[in-house]
Amino acid sequence: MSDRLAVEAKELDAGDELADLRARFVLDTASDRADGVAGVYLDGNSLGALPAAVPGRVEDVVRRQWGELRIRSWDESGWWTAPERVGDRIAPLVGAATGQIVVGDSTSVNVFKALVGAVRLADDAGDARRGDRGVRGVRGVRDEILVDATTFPTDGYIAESAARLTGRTLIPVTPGDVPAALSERTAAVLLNHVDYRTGRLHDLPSLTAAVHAAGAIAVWDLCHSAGALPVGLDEHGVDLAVGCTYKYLNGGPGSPAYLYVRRELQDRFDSPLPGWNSHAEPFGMRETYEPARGALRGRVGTPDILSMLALEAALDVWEGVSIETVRAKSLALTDFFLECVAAYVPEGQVESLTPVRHEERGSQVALRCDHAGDVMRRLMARGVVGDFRRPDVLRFGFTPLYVGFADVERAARILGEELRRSG
Ligand SMILES: Cc1ncc(COP(=O)(O)O)c(C=O)c1O
Ligand SMILES: Nc1c(O)cccc1C(=O)C[C@H](N)C(=O)O
Repeated sequence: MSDRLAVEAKELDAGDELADLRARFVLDTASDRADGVAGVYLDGNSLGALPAAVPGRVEDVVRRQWGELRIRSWDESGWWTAPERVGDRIAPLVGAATGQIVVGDSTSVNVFKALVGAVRLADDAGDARRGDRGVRGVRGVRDEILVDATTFPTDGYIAESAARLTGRTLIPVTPGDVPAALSERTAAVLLNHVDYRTGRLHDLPSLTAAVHAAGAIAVWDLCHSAGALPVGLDEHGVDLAVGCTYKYLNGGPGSPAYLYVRRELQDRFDSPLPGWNSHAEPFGMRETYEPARGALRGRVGTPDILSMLALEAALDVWEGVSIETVRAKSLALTDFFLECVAAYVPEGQVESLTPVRHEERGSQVALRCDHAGDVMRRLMARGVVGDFRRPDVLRFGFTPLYVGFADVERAARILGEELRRSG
């Protein structure tokens, strides 16, 4: 072990203003493990840890709100308005003013709503530009959708279907090549803020500006950035955005995703899934659909209340926490991890796929490594939990709310030991 790095980790932990937040989570301690060494959880970029307040809240929701109040809870316990209320709790974390985010459904479903909605907005704008003389639905104007070619697969699958349904051609493009691929034919662009595999952070402000300069609609997937770094949705004029809540927002397995529709676009947002929950008068039981105003236009059917209220409780951990401080710690953690890996791992055994430049780095480090699946199994057996992405990537996610610098040093040291053993 390098004493220098272990000492440095101690000093960094002592100066960490977020260190106390770890107590807001349920995590392994040394006594939970047979080897007497506390585990290191570096998989919050897949499933965030459990906030300590969640079990009690869920118990109350189940026993009292459901068990005793039953149907009255839709009003008395605020169930009916939860999608917008919880959306407003997420809003400051992604730089959105209130009233623009609705929570519900999976990320995949929200990608569908956002992308088809984006193409319809582009159609609409085209009609307006032609003074409404254009024939709606005639192709040849904005007939292309660009999608991140390196995307997490679900976004690509949904984009392909959205393109087929709207009669557009889907063009996969790596994010850096988007400006060159944009044209007057582009209707909408779907991009990931942080790449799920490499941890690369894409330049949301400049890419959004380029999409707008081409007259197209920008849709961002924030799964791997929300809760880890500032997003600035309003500031950068993002049109639509989606994200999951089970990674850096710690909402729990299958917690509902969210949809952001910029305020100026809400009246024109035409959801492809216009369920009764987004009706202007849901209990009017009308034969014809009339969309509600505002963010709740993105709702579909009955919200998944148990998961949503678990998420609401999970968001309490953000009380008094600034996303800028989280970002600063995230970069310090990933810098320190890369430094420890360089010191502990024999030369040439791993190659970082994660950019070195802070402006291009999310909150994870991805290391290419031979036999990565086997290596990750051995790390997990020693209490270091990251994940393996085929064919050869070790992923380590750093959640600043509960990961410390000593964790980082230990994870890198154990990785070095295991690779030395196999190398
Ligand atoms: C970028 C990205 N989009 C979407 C998803 C998943 O979507 P869903 O919540 O529908 O499973 C993930 C991870 O699961 C992801 O990393
Ligand atoms: N959503 C997941 C799931 O239901 C099971 C296992 C993993 C996930 C994930 O979130 C994977 C994650 N999006 C990734 O970046 O790989």
